[in-house]
Amino acid sequence: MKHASAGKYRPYPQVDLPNRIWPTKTITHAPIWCSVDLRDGNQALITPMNLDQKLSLFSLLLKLGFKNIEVGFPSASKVEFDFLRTLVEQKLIPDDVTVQVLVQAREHLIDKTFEALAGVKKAIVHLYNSTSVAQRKIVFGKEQDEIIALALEGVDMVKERAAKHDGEIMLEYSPESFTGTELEFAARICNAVTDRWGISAERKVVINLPATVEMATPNVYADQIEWMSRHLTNREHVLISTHTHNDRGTSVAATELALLAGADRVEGTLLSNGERTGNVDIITLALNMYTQGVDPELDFSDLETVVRVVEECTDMKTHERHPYVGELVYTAFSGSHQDAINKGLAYQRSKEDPFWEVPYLPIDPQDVGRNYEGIIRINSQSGKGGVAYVLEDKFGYSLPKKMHPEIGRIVQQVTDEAGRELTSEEILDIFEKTYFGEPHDIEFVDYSVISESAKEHSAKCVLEYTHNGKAIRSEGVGNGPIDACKNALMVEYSHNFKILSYSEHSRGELSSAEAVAYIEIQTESLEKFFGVGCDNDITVASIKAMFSALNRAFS
Ligand SMILES: CC(=O)SCCNC(=O)CCNC(=O)[C@H](O)C(C)(C)COP(=O)(O)OP(=O)(O)OC[C@H]1O[C@@H](n2cnc3c(N)ncnc32)[C@H](O)[C@@H]1OP(=O)(O)O
Ligand SMILES: CC(C)C(=O)C(=O)O
Ligand SMILES: [Mg+2]
Repeated sequence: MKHASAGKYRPYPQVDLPNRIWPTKTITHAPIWCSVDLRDGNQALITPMNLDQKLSLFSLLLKLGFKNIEVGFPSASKVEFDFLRTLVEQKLIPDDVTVQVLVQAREHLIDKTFEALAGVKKAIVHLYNSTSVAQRKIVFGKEQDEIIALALEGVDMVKERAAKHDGEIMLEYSPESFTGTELEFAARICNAVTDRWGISAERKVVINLPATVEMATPNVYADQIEWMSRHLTNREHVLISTHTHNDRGTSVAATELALLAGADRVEGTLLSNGERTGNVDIITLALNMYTQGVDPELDFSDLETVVRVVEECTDMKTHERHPYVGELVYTAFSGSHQDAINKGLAYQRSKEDPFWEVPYLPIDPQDVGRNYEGIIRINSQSGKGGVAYVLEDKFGYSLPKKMHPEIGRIVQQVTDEAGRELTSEEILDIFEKTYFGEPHDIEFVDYSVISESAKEHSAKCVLEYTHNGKAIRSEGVGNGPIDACKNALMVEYSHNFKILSYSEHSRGELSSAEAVAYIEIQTESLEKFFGVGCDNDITVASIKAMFSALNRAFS
C-alpha cells in the first residue's frame, strides 16, 4: 500500500470538548429503538424485498417489541408505497406502534409520502438532506445557508401536509452525513428545523445524527453527540437519535458511547443489514445491555427464528461468528476453553445464586433460545476435558477425572490423523472400541456369590470366564465381590496386576438404568490402564471393567 502520509487521507479532527462527561456514565436503561430494516436495510439489498417479505419482516419486528419502525421510503417505488398501504388497509399497525417513513426535501416526494400515509394514526415523517462539507460542495453545489433553506423548505412542506393529515405526525430530521459535517453547522441547521417546525413539549422532534459513513473512532462520535446535546435549543423536547453505519467496524461501540453521551434513541437493523458494511446491529446492542443486567425491552429469546426470518427476507447469510447469533459463537474447540466451560457449567448448576459465571460464555445460550448442545466440539485443538464433556453430556458416561488424560490422548491421536472435527458419535465410537472392542483375550461369562459376610467384610465367589478360548471356572475369596473375583481370576491367570482405582455410576432413565463401572489397573511394569464395564448388575459391570482393563493391558 502507498504510505498513508502521502496526503490522500487525513486524520479526523478531534472534538473540542474538554469537559466531556460521557466517559463517567453507564447505560442504565434501554433507548427508544427504531428498526430501519425495511428502509435502510432494504435499500442496500441486491434484490429489494417484495411485499410478502416486507410483511414477514414487519411482523417479526412487532413480535420483538419494536415501537418505532421505519417502514420504507414510500415515494421511491411502487412496492414501498404499496407496502404502507397494505399495512393501513389490512390494519396491521398496532396502536402502540409508530411507523416511520423517509423522504427527501422535494415536493413531489413529500406529496406521495402523505398519500401513502392516509389513515395512519401515528407516524414519524423522517426528512433528510445531506449537510456534509463534501456533499454540499460536490453533490448539491450549495453554501451552508442554501442547504438550510432546502431543509426549511422541506419542513414547511411536511408541516403543511401534516396539518391536514388525520392523525399524529412527528417530525424527524436528519442532517444526513452528519459525521462529515462541521458541528456548528449541524447544530445551526437542526435548530433552524426544530424552530420552524414549532418544537414544544407537545411537539417533540427527533433529531437523528447519523454516522452515514463511520469516519472516526467511537469516542469521537460520543463527543459529537454530547456536543450536539449541549448545543441543541429546546434540548428537553428533542429526542436525539443515533444512526450508525459500520464502515470502520465499530458501529456498536459508537452507539453505546453515544448512549453514554445522552442519545435517547437508536436506529439500526437486525443482524446489521444496511448500506455497505451495514447499519448497527440492534441484536448485539440489546444483548450487550441484557448481559449487564439492563432490560433491553426487546425480546430476543428466540434468535433462531429471528435469523431465519431475516435471512429469508434479505437473502443474506449470517456469519458463523456474528455476536450472539452465529452458529459457532457458543462453541469451544480449544482444550482450555472446554475445560473451563465444563467446570463452569457444573458450578453454575450446583449453586443457588443465579449470577451467570461460566467462563468464556458471556451469556447463557438458553436465554436466547440456543442450547448447550454443540458448546463443546472436538478437533485437534481440543483437550481431555472436552472429550469427557461430550461423553457425559451426550452419552451419559461420567468418566472419573483420573481417566480423562487416557481418553484425551486416544481421541487426540485420531483428530491429529483426521485433521478435522470429530462428531459426538465418532467420539463415542472411539470410546466403545477402546474399552469394549476387540481383542477379547479374556472374556467374562458368569459369576455367583457363594457366601458373603458383611461382618467379616468377606465374600466368596465362583467366576466363569474364557481365556484365549479356554473355559475356566475358579473360586476366590476377598474383602468384597470384586476382590473375590480378582482372586478367583488369579488362580489361573498369569498376568500380575493391582487395582488402583474404582468408580461407578448409573446411566440412563431410572427404570432402565444400567450400571457403569471404571477400574484402573497397574501392571508389574507400572503401566496403568483403565477399563469400563456396563451391566444391569453393578458387580458384573465391575468385573467387566476389570476384564476390559486386562484386555487393554495384556492382549
Ligand atoms: C444515507 C441514506 O440512506 S439516504 C436514503 C437514500 N435512499 C434512497 O435513495 C432509496 C430510494 N431512493 C430512490 O428511489 C430515488 O433516489 C428517489 C425516488 C428518492 C429519487 O429519484 P430521482 O429523483 O429519480 O433520482 P435521484 O435520487 O438521483 O435524484 C437526485 C437529485 O435529488 C437531490 N437530492 C438528493 N437528496 C435530496 C434531499 N434529501 N433533499 C432534496 N434533494 C435531494 C440531488 O441533489 C439530485 O438533484 P439534481 O437532480 O438537481 O442533481
Ligand atoms: C437517511 C439517513 C438517516 C441515513 O440512512 C444515513 O444517514 O445513513
Ligand atoms: Mg443509513
